[in-house]
Amino acid sequence: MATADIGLIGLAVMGSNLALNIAEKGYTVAVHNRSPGRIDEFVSEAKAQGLDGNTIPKYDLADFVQSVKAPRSIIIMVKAGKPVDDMIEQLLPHLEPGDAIIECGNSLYTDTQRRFDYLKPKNIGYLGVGVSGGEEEGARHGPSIMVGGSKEQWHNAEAVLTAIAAQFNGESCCAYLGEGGAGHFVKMIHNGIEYGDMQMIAEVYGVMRDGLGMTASECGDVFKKWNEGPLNSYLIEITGHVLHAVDADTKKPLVDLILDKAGQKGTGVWSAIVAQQMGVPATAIEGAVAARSISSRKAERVAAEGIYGRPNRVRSDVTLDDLEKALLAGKIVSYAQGFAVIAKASEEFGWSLPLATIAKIWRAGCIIRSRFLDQMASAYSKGDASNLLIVPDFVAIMKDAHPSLRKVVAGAAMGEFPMVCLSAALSYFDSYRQAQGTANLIQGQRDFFGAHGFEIEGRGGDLHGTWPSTLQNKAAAPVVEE
Ligand SMILES: NC(=O)C1=CN([C@@H]2O[C@H](COP(=O)(O)OP(=O)(O)OC[C@H]3O[C@@H](n4cnc5c(N)ncnc54)[C@H](OP(=O)(O)O)[C@@H]3O)[C@@H](O)[C@H]2O)C=CC1
Ligand SMILES: O=C(CO)[C@H](O)[C@H](O)COP(=O)(O)O
Repeated sequence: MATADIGLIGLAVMGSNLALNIAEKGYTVAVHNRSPGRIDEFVSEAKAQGLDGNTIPKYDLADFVQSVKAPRSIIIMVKAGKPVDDMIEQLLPHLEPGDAIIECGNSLYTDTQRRFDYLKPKNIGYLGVGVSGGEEEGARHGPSIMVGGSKEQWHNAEAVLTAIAAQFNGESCCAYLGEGGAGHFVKMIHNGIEYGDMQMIAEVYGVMRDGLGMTASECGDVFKKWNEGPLNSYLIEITGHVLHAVDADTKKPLVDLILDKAGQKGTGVWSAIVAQQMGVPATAIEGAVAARSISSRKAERVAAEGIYGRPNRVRSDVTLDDLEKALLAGKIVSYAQGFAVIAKASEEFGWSLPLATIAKIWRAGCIIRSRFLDQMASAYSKGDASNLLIVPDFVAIMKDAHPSLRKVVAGAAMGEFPMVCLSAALSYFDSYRQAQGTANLIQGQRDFFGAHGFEIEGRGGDLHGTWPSTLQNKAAAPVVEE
């Protein structure tokens, strides 16, 4: 007999915690996993947490589907990529028109759009849902949930998804954002912004450690203090904890033992590619992705240091106040870029993405949750904001903070500290806020070699220059060996 309010397949960390969260909110959840061992583990955990009464473990997929009330809402939380397609194919013979698959992994939004288009003619709803917040605090106790896809079937699952999401001032951090791949697009950019936040924090930590000569624990104290100010956020808070952690074997700061090679699973790269494809500069995300890639090339870096010598890290004259303000300014630029990418995608794909709602559902539950997002939500709620950098509240913060960002980036350049992300943010700001740039010269060059045309104010566009036809440098002069 069908008694479950919702079904969930995929009982690894995220799926099992989401299922427990659903059960705790009073809904009955049927669960299934490819390997039966994980179902056994889930059963024990649900029992230990006193939630077994609201869970229905099913070892057979057909039984699992039959145990969910129609029209069915079936969450799949498996590894992104081919496993999702495989799972859809396995589920299809058991589903009925009107049922919905709710895919909650970190899927590429174009895959989600493709799956949505594939299932629509079969009258099977498809929701591509971004879930952020990590396994324990997020999935188990309230993630931020970014929903996209079939609106009709969203209403069938709305009560459950709204109930399990994080709350901010009594508002659920779950919202329907748009058709097709909209939810996964927004989650992808969330992760891109997450990359930028993390990289900028790491760059500032580099100055503290190597420029100010601070120990890990001293750095941790600073992040703890910053978490009480305008930078208050989950990532600043956990940075403090990471820096204070001590290795049990050696009693040394754990962070000093961790290899400086960052992993990445793809969402940052996808964000940077999409931004470039849409012609929206997202230099902070691009910088953060590039910095992770450089970090992973440890052997090459070791060899290069052998050639150039150790960086001459002169003691920095930046203050901790400068570093705090630099982080704040970099963060504003990074969020301005991320939201500009979302705004452009909304226009390009006809999604009508609600920017204020997105800022609101990121205020709690997700990895980039912060006090700052509440300010952003208010700014976007007041109306159209084409770029956060020209929203009055943020203009005031930037005016106060950009001199510190400048000082930190300049000091980093002279002190031989890499600052891929913060310097990218500063350059973007300096490019964006200048009325007169230097692309006039690029247009002249383009017209010279390719007759691509240029514009002169008052004279219109597609104009051409009269350029010399004979050049000395027709070909690079050959190198003559003596
Ligand atoms: N971990 C995190 O903090 C976050 C993860 N996510 C995303 O959530 C999703 C789940 O993440 P996570 O819980 O870490 O689990 P994993 O990404 O490690 O995936 C493991 C799960 O996928 C199942 N699976 C793998 N291949 C197949 C297949 N071909 N057919 C059926 N099932 C398959 C596994 O089943 P089996 O037990 O049989 O191997 C297991 O249940 C991913 O897309 C991830 O990117 C999103 C936000 C945060
Ligand atoms: O989605 C997430 C958080 O929002 C996941 O934790 C994701 O794995 C983070 O990305 P990466 O592994 O590339 O750092």
